[in-house]
Amino acid sequence: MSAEAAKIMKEQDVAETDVERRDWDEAWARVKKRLRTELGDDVFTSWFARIECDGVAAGVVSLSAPTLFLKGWIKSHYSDRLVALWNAEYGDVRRVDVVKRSPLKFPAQVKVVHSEPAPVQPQAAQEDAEDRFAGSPLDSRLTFTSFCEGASNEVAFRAARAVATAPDGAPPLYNPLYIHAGVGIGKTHLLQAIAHETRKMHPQRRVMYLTVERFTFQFVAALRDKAALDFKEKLRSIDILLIDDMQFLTGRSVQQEFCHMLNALLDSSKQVVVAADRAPGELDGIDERVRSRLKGGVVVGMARPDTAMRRKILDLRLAAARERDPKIQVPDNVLDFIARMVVSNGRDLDGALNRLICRAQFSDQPISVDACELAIADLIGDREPKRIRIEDIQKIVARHYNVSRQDLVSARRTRTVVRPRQIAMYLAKTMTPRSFPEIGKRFGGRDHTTVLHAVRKIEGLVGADQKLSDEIELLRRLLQD
Ligand SMILES: Nc1ncnc2c1ncn2[C@@H]1O[C@H](COP(=O)(O)OP(=O)(O)OP(=O)(O)O)[C@@H](O)[C@H]1O
Repeated sequence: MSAEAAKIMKEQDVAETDVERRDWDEAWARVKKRLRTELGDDVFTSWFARIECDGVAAGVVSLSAPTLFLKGWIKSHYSDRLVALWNAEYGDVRRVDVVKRSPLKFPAQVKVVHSEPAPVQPQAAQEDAEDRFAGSPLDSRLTFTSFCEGASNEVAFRAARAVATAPDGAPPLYNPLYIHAGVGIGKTHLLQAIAHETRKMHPQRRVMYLTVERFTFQFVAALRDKAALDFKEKLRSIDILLIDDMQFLTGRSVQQEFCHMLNALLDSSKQVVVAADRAPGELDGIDERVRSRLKGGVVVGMARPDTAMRRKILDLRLAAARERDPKIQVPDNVLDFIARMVVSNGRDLDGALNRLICRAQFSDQPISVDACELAIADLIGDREPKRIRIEDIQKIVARHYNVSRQDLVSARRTRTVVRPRQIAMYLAKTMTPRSFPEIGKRFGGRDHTTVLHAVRKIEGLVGADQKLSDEIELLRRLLQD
């Protein structure tokens, strides 16, 4: 190859590289814009403002973060979303890698534009400028208004409210307030609701929401940067400290520091609220002094929400979604179905509803119970088929149609009773091994031909009436629950 040809090819390579770089740069700008819209300004700024894109090669996007904490957080919380957004904005992306940026590493654009590296602030100085001892980010949706109160959480809910609305100058009533519950039951929601409410009611109070993970990171970073005193001072100046995920507190020196901080705050009548997935006595590997200080406050547990409360949570979430997009529709029987079947926790409920909302946005057809079951199959979990009794059928059908069980077995022939009775007979025939005469006997001693007629009637209607078919499907599932 002539020197001239080699020169032209090299220039082309450089030009192509520049074009590629511009492409992924622009894609990254679009991905960030979408993230900002999805997450809101606060959350976006906390996590993504300092993330940079270093390039895309062979389907792998390389991002860099200024700290190990940010790197870990982005990887564990946003990997899947980033891959999806990059695919939408750029295409053919298999993976998004996040590495910790070296303090001397320059953003890609700087490398291209300057032949001499421009001076960069040391990492510690950059972080100082952004208050590196700030708390964990708050989600503006997690307020008391969006939290459902019920028998399983009312003590925790009321105590949390009392903390947020306590009058100025009054000594804390519950200190520390320790809230414990299983995964996804609403601990983080309550802690963040306290933070939002306090900021609204008492803007002068310094309130900080801090996960134990972030506490640990900040403590270790402060030691490394010889800023441990600043760190302690910052935490001790807080009026209300909300600590989440207490069960993750590990390491002797971190626990010691935590214990000093806890003592200092409690001794000066500052409010501390702690959340964990277990009671203080069950926190393994936690310094006995920390444990006993936590036990000495007010300990409240929250249990799983019951079906009615799960339904209430779904209603709240749907109402919020419909405020953003009034076209979204999820039929009542589908919401009933989710409330009955997704029993694990609030997070799975949210997940189930989000999937349906996403479908509802792209389809004009209201979703059926069947389609819903398919969409959320992984959230339902496996169940053994249950042995169904005719009494159970009568109970569930009566409740669903708002008649009494007595009505179903009575001689009454009003329309409001006849159709539910026929449905109950149909379910008895298709869901139990009972014969027509046996079913007739359980329905007030009716003749077997009456049962036969009812079963045929419903069979005929189900094919033509989608609403009835959905109702029957729902009843079946309620019975199998
Ligand atoms: N009672 C409730 N009312 C409204 N939403 C709820 C309720 N309980 C849980 N949620 C919702 O369920 C989801 C999970 O709740 P949250 O993150 O607070 O759980 P958690 O107990 O902190 O779980 P983890 O132990 O995994 O951190 C959130 O979206 C939350 O809003």
